[in-house]
Amino acid sequence: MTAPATAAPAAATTTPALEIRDLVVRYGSGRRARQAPPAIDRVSFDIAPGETVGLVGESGSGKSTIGKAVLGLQPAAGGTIRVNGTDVTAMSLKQRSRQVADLRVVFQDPYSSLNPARTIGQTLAEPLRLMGVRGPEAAARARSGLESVGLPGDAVDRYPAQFSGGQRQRIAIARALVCDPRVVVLDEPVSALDLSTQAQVLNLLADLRDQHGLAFLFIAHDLGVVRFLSQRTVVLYRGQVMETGPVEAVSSAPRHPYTVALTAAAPVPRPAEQAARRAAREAAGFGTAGVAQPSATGCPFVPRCPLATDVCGTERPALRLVEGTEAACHHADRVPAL
Ligand SMILES: Nc1ncnc2c1ncn2[C@@H]1O[C@H](COP(=O)(O)OP(=O)(O)OP(=O)(O)O)[C@@H](O)[C@H]1O
Repeated sequence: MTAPATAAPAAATTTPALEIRDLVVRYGSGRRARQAPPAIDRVSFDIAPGETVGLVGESGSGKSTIGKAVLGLQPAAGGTIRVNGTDVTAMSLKQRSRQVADLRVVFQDPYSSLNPARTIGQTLAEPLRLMGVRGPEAAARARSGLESVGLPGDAVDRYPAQFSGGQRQRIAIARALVCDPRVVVLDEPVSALDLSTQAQVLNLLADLRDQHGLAFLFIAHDLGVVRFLSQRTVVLYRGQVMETGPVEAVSSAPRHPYTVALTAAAPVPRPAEQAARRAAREAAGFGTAGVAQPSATGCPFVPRCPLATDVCGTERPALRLVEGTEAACHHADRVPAL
């Protein structure tokens, strides 16, 4: 897969399309839930207009939880979320969808995300209705939304069952874009599609982003897919950011042992490269699935972390490599040499 032309991210002074600061998310309630490590633990990053940030990490690292918190599906226990400068942290899902038409989502499964009993026109009209757009204007916007994703406008009269998986995902993208949002959360939007359809949908997303200056929070398992669409990557592990940076740098020359392991765990078709990656993964102290193995000394989650010995050994990794900083450690107060 070759990388598409990417939109130039806006200058650093522009208000971020999405700004996440020190986000904390917990599941459950009561004392036990409060004492457990949060699912998301002080995560911060921005997405500029026209930029795609890929959120990667192994299963359970917290990618979807960040998406849910941004959308208002899961409340934040701490920190702030701003969309186009508006603080949405305390807004309910309903408030968010009414007041922040700027924010939309495309889910993984185009088979379950579209209501089979509704025509495509009704499906596209729903978010417009919440914004107060009805009648002929809503109908015209639904048709042009379908055309913008390469489907005929008269598809408005048909039902989801009459479309293939790739076409359904195009409809889901049209539904997200019909309100003219600034930020779109893409939660594994191509992982349910076959390879050639994946490429078509990724190309479509890249074109739409570049035409409309959209900001994408792109949640994905597949690092190749992330590389294709994203300008920057945020690497998550156990709810914390391990490393951030330009996608090429993080993919080709990862600095954090966890990113090395995650990259090395991705399957490649060339046996020699696969073997080299396996060696790198093992040298970094990780197991076959890219998951850290507990080690007898130092941090159990980042076994080769140079900061870990003697000072860490706790439940969370010690070394965090975040853009703009050298080495930040959440145990910094306990590491005099930092
Ligand atoms: N509804 C829930 N109730 C309790 N815990 C949850 C719930 N949803 C997720 N979690 C926990 O929160 C953590 C992060 O889960 P999340 O689904 O965000 O990870 P993920 O990186 O998106 O994983 P995957 O790639 O498998 O979808 C995990 O420990 C998970 O068990």
